[in-house]
Amino acid sequence: MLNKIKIFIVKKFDTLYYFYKYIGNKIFILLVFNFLYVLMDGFGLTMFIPLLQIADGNTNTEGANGRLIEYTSALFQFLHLPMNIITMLLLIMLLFSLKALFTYFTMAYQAVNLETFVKKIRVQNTLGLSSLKFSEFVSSDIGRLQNTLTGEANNVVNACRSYIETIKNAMVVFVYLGFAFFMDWKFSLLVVIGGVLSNLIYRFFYKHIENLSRENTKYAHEYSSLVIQSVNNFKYLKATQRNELFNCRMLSVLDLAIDNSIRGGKLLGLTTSIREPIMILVVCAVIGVQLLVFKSSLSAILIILVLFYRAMAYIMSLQISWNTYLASIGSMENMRDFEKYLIQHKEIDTGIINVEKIDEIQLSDLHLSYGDIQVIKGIDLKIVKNKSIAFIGETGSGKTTLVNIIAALLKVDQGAILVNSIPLNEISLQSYRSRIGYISQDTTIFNADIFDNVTFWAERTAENIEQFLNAIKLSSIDKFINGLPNGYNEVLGNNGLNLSGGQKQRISIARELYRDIDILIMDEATSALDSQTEKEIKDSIEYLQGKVTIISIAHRLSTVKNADVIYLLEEGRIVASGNFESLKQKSNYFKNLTVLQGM
Ligand SMILES: Nc1ncnc2c1ncn2[C@@H]1O[C@H](COP(=O)(O)OP(=O)(O)OP(=O)(O)O)[C@@H](O)[C@H]1O
Repeated sequence: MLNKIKIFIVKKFDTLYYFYKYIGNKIFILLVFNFLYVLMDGFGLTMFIPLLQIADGNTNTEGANGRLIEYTSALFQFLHLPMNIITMLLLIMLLFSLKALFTYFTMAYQAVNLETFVKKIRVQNTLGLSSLKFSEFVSSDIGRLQNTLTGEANNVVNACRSYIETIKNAMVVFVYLGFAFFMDWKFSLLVVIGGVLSNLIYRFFYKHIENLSRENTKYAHEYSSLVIQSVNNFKYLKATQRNELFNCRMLSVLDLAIDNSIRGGKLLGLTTSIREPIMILVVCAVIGVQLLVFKSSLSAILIILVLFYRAMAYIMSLQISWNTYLASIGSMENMRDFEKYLIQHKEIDTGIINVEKIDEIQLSDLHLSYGDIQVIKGIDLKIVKNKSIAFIGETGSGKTTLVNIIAALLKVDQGAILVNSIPLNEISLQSYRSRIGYISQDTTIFNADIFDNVTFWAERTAENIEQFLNAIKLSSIDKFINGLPNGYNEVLGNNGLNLSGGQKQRISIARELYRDIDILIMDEATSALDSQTEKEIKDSIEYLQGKVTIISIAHRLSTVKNADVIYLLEEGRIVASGNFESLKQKSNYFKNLTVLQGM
């Protein structure tokens, strides 16, 4: 039984618990402020009854109003104050001034806490995303990631605001019920009946609003994904005039999203507009019951009706705030799922040993599958400090996968990886990766100037500038940069669209050379280069040879001609290895490749 109650509470209040996890006890302080504000409101308004009675000279202590006079005079006696019109007016003013004070505190405290809440969500998601496993990231929905990290966080905070508002409204109703109970139990019963009836009507809308909200979030993800794709593939879409077709796709999702929002808006309009007629209906019914069934006089029930009207108004506000909360429920569910997803697929850094330098990496019998497809099938090799190795092989032979394993982005299913004779899983991934430079197939350019792109926003001290100049010289991009109107202060907007493929790659190389690294991984680093630039890069790599360990994947053979060992991969296996000349002897495939590339 106890367990059942516990499950019930957790289930019913799991949303409150979710907000509590972020806001902590402050959420209860907020609710207490709200309660005080509500209390002052109810108290202040109720005080009008004895005031009117005193003004009227009617101090009859019979019935509900009489009881209230009794309690109020007891209060005045306790305060050692005379009970007259002036003191009553002062008390009412004091109560409403306190209400104003609590209103301010509630709103200010809420603003501070909700902003902190949104910040916490954003920080947690950003950190969660950077700790997401690479293998999970590559198959994730980019639109969902982007939308959840940006717009959805605000929706969740709005949901929290509506949730608190709902609790506040529930408190008001509760307080009014309390006052009503003291004054007239019939009155409190009528309030309850009014509330239940209006709830029955509103329940009908709740399900629709919830579903619309879920769909809204889904469309927002889809739209976000299409926007990202249109930005990333801008050049292709423009050059091929496919942007019209793609825009149609975006528009169709946008239309669905807008349709959905309009339906939501109409429903909200409907629930808001029927609020008053329902209230008036219930109030009229209550007047009818009081006058015709209980035979009360209108003057006797007038003030009760004022209280009743107010209580009903808050019951309606409760429905509206709950509706508004439900309108964000899709975002709430999405955020909670996303948080679980980030935790479930968090990369666990089990290693505790920090590597200061990577001297040697030994791979033994590595195997890796993507689902049922085996991509790496028993790889053995040794990477020795300051040597250069290169992987070549047909497309899909597993070169990038193997390099990603070496960069500790992917975990193998079987086999051992030893770094300086220590198992990789005992080494802190952070320390390992900070020793690695990676130049991927799709070069990485940030929306910043060249200096920041290369140095990763380092301070512009004389020492850093010198290191920067050295890096751009080594990657043969110095002449290009010096020729720009703003030199290295030139901003590279839009993922470097204003740069050539070769220039982007050389900036990427400079970025890695600027860092203090032991291993430089180059995934097809020379694929986008013209012959002149290719030669320059080849010279840079040759310059780097013997200074850092180079692991490259190349389709052009010129850059790997001087590699210490070239590994030829075929369907996830190393089928031949050796230096350029010896591999020519060992492999016909390689020999043909050299002929094709005129080497
Ligand atoms: N995340 C993934 N999920 C499923 N299969 C994948 C994934 N990444 C790669 N593959 C598959 O694994 C195989 C090896 O891919 P990989 O990218 O390592 O090849 P590659 O030799 O680098 O090819 P290329 O020269 O074309 O870049 C391919 O058949 C590819 O389709």
